[in-house]
Formats: sequence, structure tokens, C-alpha cells
Amino acid sequence: MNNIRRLFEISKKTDRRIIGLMSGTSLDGLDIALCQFNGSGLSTEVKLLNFITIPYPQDFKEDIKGIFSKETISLEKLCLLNEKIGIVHANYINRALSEWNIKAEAVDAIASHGQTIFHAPFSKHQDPNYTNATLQIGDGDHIAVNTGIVTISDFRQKNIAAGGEGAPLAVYGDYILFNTPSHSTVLLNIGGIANITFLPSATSKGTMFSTDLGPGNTMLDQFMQRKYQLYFDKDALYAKKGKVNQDLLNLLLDDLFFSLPLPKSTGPELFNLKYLDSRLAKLQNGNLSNEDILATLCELSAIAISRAIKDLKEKVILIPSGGGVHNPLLMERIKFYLPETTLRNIEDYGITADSKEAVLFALLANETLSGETINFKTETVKNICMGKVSFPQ
Ligand SMILES: Nc1ncnc2c1ncn2[C@@H]1O[C@H](COP(=O)(O)OP(=O)(O)OP(=O)(O)O)[C@@H](O)[C@H]1O
Ligand SMILES: CC(=O)N[C@H]1[C@@H]2OC[C@@H](O2)[C@@H](O)[C@@H]1O[C@H](C)C(=O)O
Repeated sequence: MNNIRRLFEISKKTDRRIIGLMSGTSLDGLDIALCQFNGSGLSTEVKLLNFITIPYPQDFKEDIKGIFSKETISLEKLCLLNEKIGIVHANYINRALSEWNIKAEAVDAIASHGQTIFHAPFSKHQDPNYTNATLQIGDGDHIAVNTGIVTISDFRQKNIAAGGEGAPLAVYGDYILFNTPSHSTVLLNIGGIANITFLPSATSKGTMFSTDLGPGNTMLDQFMQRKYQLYFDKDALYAKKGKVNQDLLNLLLDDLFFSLPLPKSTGPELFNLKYLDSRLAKLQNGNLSNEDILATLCELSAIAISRAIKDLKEKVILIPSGGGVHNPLLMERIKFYLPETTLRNIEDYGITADSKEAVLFALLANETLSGETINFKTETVKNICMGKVSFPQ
């Protein structure tokens, strides 16, 4: 069928089956969420039909790490990986579909986030000659051609073009799926970076926004990889043995990012081992065990997260998601700092903690395919639809 006609047919549908992809800053693998949508905009209903995370093989992880959030890289490697990530993602989708016994023709579209390679909002580069910038690779054309499914990709550029930082984008889906006038809600995602979306109740004086808060798991993961060659501190087994060092914690909290007004975005370009090392170097009594450092990093994430929620100065329902919800120490410390806050399990809403971001990108594609844009009536949320279309033929 003619490509534009095909797109028009998909656009006219009220029910769409869309695959959402997310490959976040943790570089653990590709999250694939097959979603069934009914309607769009504020009347969207979504059902998660299938979900799988396909872990990246070690050599692929290392390949990506070679260019990920680094100031200096091989331009050739960047070019090669742009194609390769697209092809690998397409192969993973084909694998998932065959495991689920679903034909490509039964899927209307793929929503591909791509791999973030560098995120440089103005607050990071501070160069008046440049705007906010971000780069996601794994070209959508490879996904469309190798799966036979129309692919929407590269969502963040449009947000920047419209004056945003390109992240976080979670607010769009969070508002559509979780907004409840009877109470204020905070959606917390603890991935490599932690972010929240605030959805005010009908009587709240606050306005809706979405913001990054600082490190979630990223520095914990990076430290585990450096010291133990383990990808992450499973169940916080190491961090639980350590003791929080207050001096290090204060130094870690001492960065311009934490005093910037909300909303803001960040990434491992800032929160990395260089960040940790520069603070460790300033420590007077620097005799800390690896476990103490991990406990302190965990506390840093808990404080960065809970402070922002406390600063809202209202009673909220907190719905956590992302890989960090599986870290028992981090969750315990967040609850310690927020004794008044009611926590709800995201699974009560039919979405799992690990699939949420992939579902949200599928939802962004559903919005784009519907052709409409929602008027969010706030200054911080841009009234746009996002993503670029790739056709299989
Ligand atoms: N059992 C566990 N114990 C401790 N930490 C865990 C556990 N399971 C997952 N994690 C953490 O969750 C991380 C993966 O989280 P997730 O997949 O949400 O990140 P991401 O999507 O890559 O990040 P981002 O949202 O920043 O892009 C792991 O790297 C690890 O730090
Ligand atoms: C540039 C980029 O990829 N940012 C991610 C990352 O992971 C968490 C946080 O940092 C958030 O800003 C964003 O992802 C989520 C899905 C978002 O845009 O809402």
C-alpha cells in the first residue's frame, strides 16, 4: 500500500497496537512493551499485552559505553552504532514477536526512543552560542525496514525545537494515564536518573510539571562496575553493609544542579564517577570502604528524590517505577524521608514498574498517529506531538 495512505489508515483507527521501546541510561537492555490503545488524548485507554526486557550482550554494552555520555569519542564509532543499534533493536523486536506468536502485520507501529548518547541541556554546557541539545541514536529506518512495521522515533528533538530541554517527556503519558482530580499524584521513575511528574489535584495550587531530580541508580551502577565488575548492586547487598558518610554526602549534594529551579534535566554526563572522585578527593578523613561509598550514594539518591517531593508541600500519592524500585535500601530510605506520603503500586494501574517508560513512548506514538495535540495549558509542558515517521518500504 502507498505509504502515506497506510499512515492515514493507521491514523483513522480508534484502536491501535503499538510496540514501545526503551533503552535507558543503565544500558541493561531493550525494554519492549506491546500495548493495545483505545482512543487518544484524554480518553486514551491502554492495556499492556506483553512485555520483555532483552538484555544486551556484554560486548554490545561495552561498545555503547565507549561513546555513551563521553566528551570525546570516535566519530566513526558513533556513525557505526547509529545503524547497528537500529538493526539490533529490530532483531530483538522480531524475536519478541515470534516468542509471543504475533505477526508483524498485527502491529500498527513501533515507538522507538533510541539510545541516548549525550544529553546537554543549557545548564550542562552553559555556552550561550548553543541551545538545549540531546542525541538519541539507533535510526528508525533500520527498525521499520527490518521489522516491516511503521516506526516513530527520535521524540526528543521536537520538544527542544519547541523550547523544552528534550527531557523528561514522561509528563505527557503520566498526565493522560494517571491524572486524578481527587488527589495530587507524583509519578517517580528511578532509572539511571530519577525523575518525577507532578499531577496536581483539582484543588491544588500547584501546576503540572515533570523534572529530573538527580541520580537514581547511575552512580551506584558505575561504582559497582568499577570496584566489583558487577553491573549493579543486586538487592543492595553491598550498600546495606556500609554506613552513610555525612561529609561525603554533603559534598555530593554540593552541585549547581541541585539548586537550579524545577523543571530541569540531567544525565550521566554530570552524575558519573568523575563527579564522585572529585568529591572523594576533597574528603578530609577519606578512609571509606566501598560499602560506605555505596551506602552514601544510595542516600544521595534518596535525598534528591524525597527533597523534591517534600518541597511540593502537599499531600500526594506517590507511584514509583523503574529499576530502582527493586533496590530495597533505596526504597527504605525514600520512605524514611517521606513518612507522610502514601505509596501506590504501579501494577494496580495495569503497568509494571519495568515497562512504564516503554509504555509511555508507545503512548507518545499513539498521540502522534492520532494527529491531534493536547492543550496542556501550562508553560512547562509544550503542546506538541513528537517523533519522526519511518516506513518499511
Ligand atoms: N534487584 C535490584 N536491586 C538493586 N537495584 C536494581 C535491582 N533491579 C534493578 N535495579 C537497578 O535498576 C537499574 C535498571 O533500571 P532501569 O531499567 O529503569 O533503568 P534505565 O531505563 O536504563 O534508566 P533511565 O530511566 O534513566 O533511562 C539497574 O541498573 C539497577 O541499578
Ligand atoms: C535524555 C534522556 O534520555 N533522558 C532520560 C533519562 O532517563 C530518566 C531521565 O533521564 C529522563 O530525563 C529521560 O527519560 C524519561 C523516559 C523521560 O523523558 O521522561
